[in-house]
Amino acid sequence: MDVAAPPLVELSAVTVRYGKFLALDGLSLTARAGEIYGFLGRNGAGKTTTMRVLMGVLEPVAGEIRLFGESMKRVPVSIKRRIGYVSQEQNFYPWMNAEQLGRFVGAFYPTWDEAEYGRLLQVLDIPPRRRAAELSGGTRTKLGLALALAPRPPLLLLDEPTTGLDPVARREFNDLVVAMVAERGVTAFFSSHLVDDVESIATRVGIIQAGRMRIEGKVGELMSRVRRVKSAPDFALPSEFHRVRDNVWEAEPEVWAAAAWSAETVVETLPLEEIFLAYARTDAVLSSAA
Ligand SMILES: Nc1ncnc2c1ncn2[C@@H]1O[C@H](COP(=O)(O)OP(=O)(O)OP(=O)(O)O)[C@@H](O)[C@H]1O
Repeated sequence: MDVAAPPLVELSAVTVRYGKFLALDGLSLTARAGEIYGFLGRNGAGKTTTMRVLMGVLEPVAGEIRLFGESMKRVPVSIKRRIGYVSQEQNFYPWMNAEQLGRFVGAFYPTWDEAEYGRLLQVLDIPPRRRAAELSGGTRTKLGLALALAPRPPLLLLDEPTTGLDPVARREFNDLVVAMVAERGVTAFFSSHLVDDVESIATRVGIIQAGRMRIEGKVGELMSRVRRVKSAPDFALPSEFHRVRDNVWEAEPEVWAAAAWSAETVVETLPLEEIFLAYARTDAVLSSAA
């Protein structure tokens, strides 16, 4: 991934409330052009709320949204037209089949590509003449992806799309997203709590917990910043290290490299799953250790 690629999706200190409940608490994130950004968080962390902000359904009470380099308070329809969105649940008119849905949805998009839609139905193995009500949940999700991609959007927002898919459909779905990014330079921003999915296709990852970004970077960067330190029970590290929880600590790679460890101390790198668990658990210790 070219580090110089321009940011396409940027949130700075975005705050969203549902009544008194703080759903996004000063959330910041950056996804650059051409990235597959894996937005990881457990149930209730704020992933769908973030998607709603990016789709203009919600206006934050504070913070800044920048999409395609433009700053906005709330995402307007003109920008939404440049976004392909697949939500957790597909709400199609149940009596329409995929062909009819294509004509219906296509009418809203000047950039709709009918030939591409036909190709996507084939690639994703979606029957064109079966009513949406008769399709399985997984096929409906794949249909949602075909409808989202046919207008050839530069940005794809996928809200936990693969949760209900079987392993084959999940692979088809993920492969298509990867192909769209590689072949067309699409940027994909997808939320998930499935660490495997994120690890296998994301070029960068952000972990959200309780409406805040806890850590963001390439998977390899996260692994070089977050490690487990096994030592005496009362062991504490200097202030350049930040305790994530228990014996999991975060620091810049240079800080890890420069540290001198006692003979009984064991420092381990962690798989993404463990890094996610360390940040995502609500009782995480988030202050730096003295
Ligand atoms: N309309 C609403 N009114 C009040 N609270 C809400 C509303 N929608 C979401 N919430 C709360 O906001 C928090 C974030 O919800 P959100 O749906 O964004 O989480 P999520 O990360 O997408 O979770 P999941 O993985 O379960 O879909 C949750 O605590 C949720 O209960």
